Amino acid sequence: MADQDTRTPVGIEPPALSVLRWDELPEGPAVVLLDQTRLPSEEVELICADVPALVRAIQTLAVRGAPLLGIAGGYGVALAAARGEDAARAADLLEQARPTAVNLGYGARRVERTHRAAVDGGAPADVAAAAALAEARTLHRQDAEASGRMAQYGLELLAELLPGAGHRLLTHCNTGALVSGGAGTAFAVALEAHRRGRLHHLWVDETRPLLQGARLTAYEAARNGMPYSLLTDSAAGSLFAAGEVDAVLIGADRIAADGSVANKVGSYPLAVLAKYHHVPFIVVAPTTTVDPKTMDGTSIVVEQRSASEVTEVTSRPGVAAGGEGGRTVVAPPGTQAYNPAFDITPPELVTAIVTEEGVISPVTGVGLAELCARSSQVTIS
Ligand SMILES: CSC[C@H]1O[C@H](OP(=O)(O)O)[C@H](O)[C@@H]1O
Repeated sequence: MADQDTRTPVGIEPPALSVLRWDELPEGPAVVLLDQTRLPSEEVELICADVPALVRAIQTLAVRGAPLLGIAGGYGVALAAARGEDAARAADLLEQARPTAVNLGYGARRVERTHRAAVDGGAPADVAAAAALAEARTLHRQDAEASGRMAQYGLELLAELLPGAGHRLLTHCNTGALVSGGAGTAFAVALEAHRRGRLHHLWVDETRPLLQGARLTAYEAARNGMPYSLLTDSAAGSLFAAGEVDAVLIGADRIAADGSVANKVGSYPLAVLAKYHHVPFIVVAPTTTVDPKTMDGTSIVVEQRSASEVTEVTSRPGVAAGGEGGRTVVAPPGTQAYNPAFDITPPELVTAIVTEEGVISPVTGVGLAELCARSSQVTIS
């Protein structure tokens, strides 16, 4: 893929990506993933035939992105149930695989509750397992529907906030079909703008250290024939200073009750730049990413990842040190590294939060609670 031009001609819809699916294989049921550690050079499927394999896939970011982690968590519990294993234990293992994206635990717990209700109601094991799988499929479908609605709400918001018809949008990390049951979250808004002839340019932050932007967002933008440029994270400031950014669109991994937003590390600096340069900073996330039990940003657990992800560069970021894929050490042996996977943006730096239930702006806890009250999937306590 490295030397192929993967851009799809304008107006041509690319084939849908099979990012995650349930499959009944001859050797038994499995969760089948598009292995995101191998993109963009290889489109390889990873078969997870049991929960430990799925946990490893989550920890190495073969499957990643908050909404998709929720879907994977749901199918993971259904997989345990189909294998006659302890569904509650499976939900624990899946939720503990990565701590920051609330969706992972949400999806796993939601399917586990369905399974437990069936069992408590006297259903035989196969019927309870079927109920769990049906709930995972419902979660998957609801996320796809949420993605479409967020794209519409987000595009309407851009029309309200930005003059003119050609938007120059900056995005961070990857928030497209690779994190969703549908076209994604923030990226889905940019894609809809493109499809409506309203995307002048998409600025894609490479997103060190795992390069979700360079490897995954550029891959999705090319597949969709979008006008885009890749930039190093440290170049974003000069782009704002040059007046080349009309709005920032990012996803989220957990939104606290006060509107604080946990997202890929590097999001907070973009929020500060956006504030300074009077550019809208827009968060796009389904209501399943809102966590009413987390009161504010100080209560969000930020995943700390290994030093090797910073001290080495590799063709397969996220895979544990010593794994496959060429690895080049770029720091002296024994170098320690600070490697938080996420950072926290306070609500006062967020222009708006776009969800499938609508938009809140300015961002307040009350507005968030009212938005989530419309959702069948989140209960604000
Ligand atoms: C809209 S969810 C995408 C979200 O997930 C990414 O994190 P990771 O790649 O570590 O799973 C990043 O925070 C994105 O904004």
